[in-house]
Amino acid sequence: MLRHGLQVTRVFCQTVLHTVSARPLRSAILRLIPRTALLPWLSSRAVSVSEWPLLSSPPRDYSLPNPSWSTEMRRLYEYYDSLCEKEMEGGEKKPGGWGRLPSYNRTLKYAAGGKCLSKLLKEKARLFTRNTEEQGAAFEYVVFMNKSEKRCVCIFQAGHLLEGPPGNVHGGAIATIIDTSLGTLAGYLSGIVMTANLNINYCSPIPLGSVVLIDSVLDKVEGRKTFVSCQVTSSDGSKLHTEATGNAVAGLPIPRQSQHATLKKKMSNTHRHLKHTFHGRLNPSFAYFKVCFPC
Ligand SMILES: CCCCCCCC(=O)SCCNC(=O)CCNC(=O)[C@H](O)C(C)(C)COP(=O)(O)OP(=O)(O)OC[C@H]1O[C@@H](n2cnc3c(N)ncnc32)[C@H](O)[C@@H]1OP(=O)(O)O
Repeated sequence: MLRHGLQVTRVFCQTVLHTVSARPLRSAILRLIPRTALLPWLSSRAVSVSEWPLLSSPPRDYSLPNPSWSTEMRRLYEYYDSLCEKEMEGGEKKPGGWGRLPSYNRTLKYAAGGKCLSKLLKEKARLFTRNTEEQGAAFEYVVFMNKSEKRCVCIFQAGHLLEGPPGNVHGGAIATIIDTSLGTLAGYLSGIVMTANLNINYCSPIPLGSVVLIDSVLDKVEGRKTFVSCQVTSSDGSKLHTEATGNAVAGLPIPRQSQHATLKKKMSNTHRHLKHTFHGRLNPSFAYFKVCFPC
């Protein structure tokens, strides 16, 4: 019993000192210890409550530059980043029209699609395009959204795990990044969407390791349907690699009246959750862009 107690104390101290990197262990401990129980400890060290995330490892924003990014990828990132709306001194906003969308590897706790998944599966579920920690191995990308132009640009660097024909990117991987870009745009504009239809013309192969631009625009909205299209070009825009059109249907298949109320409650809980936690652990997919990233 005493040994167990000492172990718990040791692990707890390690957690507070941020030396434990295993998130499941930390979250298990944090579930055991009520937050309020730690407040005196925090205040005695002049740590404000706003610094609470100190107890949990910061989430990784996969859309930020990392050492695997090529010079071209960084150049394009910096170009679009310079067009983004930024807070200037005095609280004024530098107008730009663009905003970078952060990207995390976990989906929302309340995503309706997850309701039939086991708890274990939910814990382990990872966004397909962000499911490797090895930087530069698969999908390296960042999406910049332009709300007023109803357009987004995805800068994509294809890693060595995406090979299809020798030396070139697999068609399925191209379809994935296109679906991500079009789905992101449609979701940003229309709320929760599911891709219903995707047509792709592969015009020229994309060399592995190269950087391409996926420029997506809104074509039209018809009721629940959001029609979007994109062109995948070389980073200087001179070569067309792929073009695609897509139709995303907004909303989930219409819920029955009773399910509707539950869904609404879950959604508002999610919004509250996003406001009161640092939202990094949640994947900003679908309608939640608007809550997380008012860019
Ligand atoms: C950050 C990461 C972003 C990632 C984005 C990733 C996006 C994805 O990959 S989504 C996953 C792949 N997609 C799917 O699994 C979707 C599977 N399909 C479905 O769930 C349903 O068919 C769904 C939701 C699309 C439509 O179902 P439902 O809500 O019942 O709509 P339904 O009433 O049949 O049709 C609505 C409208 O869409 C049209 N529609 C439905 N399916 C299609 C289709 N396949 N092609 C064209 N139009 C269609 C219908 O004709 C109808 O049009 P209208 O209103 O003019 O009559």
